[in-house]
Amino acid sequence: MEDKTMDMNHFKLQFITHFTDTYSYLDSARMALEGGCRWVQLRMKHASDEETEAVALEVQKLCRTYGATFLIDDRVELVRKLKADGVHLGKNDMPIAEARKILGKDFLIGGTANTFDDVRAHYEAGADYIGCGPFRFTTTKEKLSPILGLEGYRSIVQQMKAEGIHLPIVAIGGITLEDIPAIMQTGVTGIALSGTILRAANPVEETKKIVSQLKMNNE
Ligand SMILES: Cc1ncc(COP(=O)(O)OP(=O)(O)O)c(N)n1
Ligand SMILES: Cc1ncsc1CCOP(=O)(O)O
Ligand SMILES: [Mg+2]
Repeated sequence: MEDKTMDMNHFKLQFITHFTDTYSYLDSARMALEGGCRWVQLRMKHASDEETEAVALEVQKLCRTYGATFLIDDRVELVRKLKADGVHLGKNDMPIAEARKILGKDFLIGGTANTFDDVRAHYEAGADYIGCGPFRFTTTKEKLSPILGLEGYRSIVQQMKAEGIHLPIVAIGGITLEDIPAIMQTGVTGIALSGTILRAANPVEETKKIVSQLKMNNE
């Protein structure tokens, strides 16, 4: 994450796409970008590689226009082929160390964690950031790990400090605008979300509110 840590806000909000009947993946990403988000993950869970590639090319183009970082969920080969900015990997995906061998050091690799042991393992494997959750129940992902709540983040952040592990931690799972101050106070670096933006009456305005809330928590 070397290049963009200069802008503290760039990696404070990751928007993750999700299938809806209302918006296409591309329109969802566009709304988040228009609202000021600069970190987008294309997550197309039940799509084929071919379908994902076609959408990814469009979302990547849009992200470049906005100077945003573009990640793809799960699909290491596609990330390599398209030269996306990075990939997000969970327990059932390619191991982070293997992905690092394929992608090299110039791609971002995020790893999912539910416990401090997960965080440490990803740190040792060379992850660039952690998606840590779920904060609370969400329907956006099936087969959720145990809910962390605020106490879960406090405990993980505290254990990271104790062991000198410095890695950005992004909270995820059922996060709303109102949750942001308390979540940021636990010491995490940022948040990732989907439903709060996609279910809002006005997703662009909702994103703007989230971005300003995160900026306030910076000051
Ligand atoms: C930022 C972020 N955090 C966690 C996840 C979940 O990844 P994973 O556990 O691999 O589950 P799927 O998203 O693949 O269903 C994520 N995608 N992004
Ligand atoms: C991908 C993922 N991993 C854990 S929760 C989640 C979904 C987050 O989406 P939402 O913000 O809609 O709960
Ligand atoms: Mg995954």
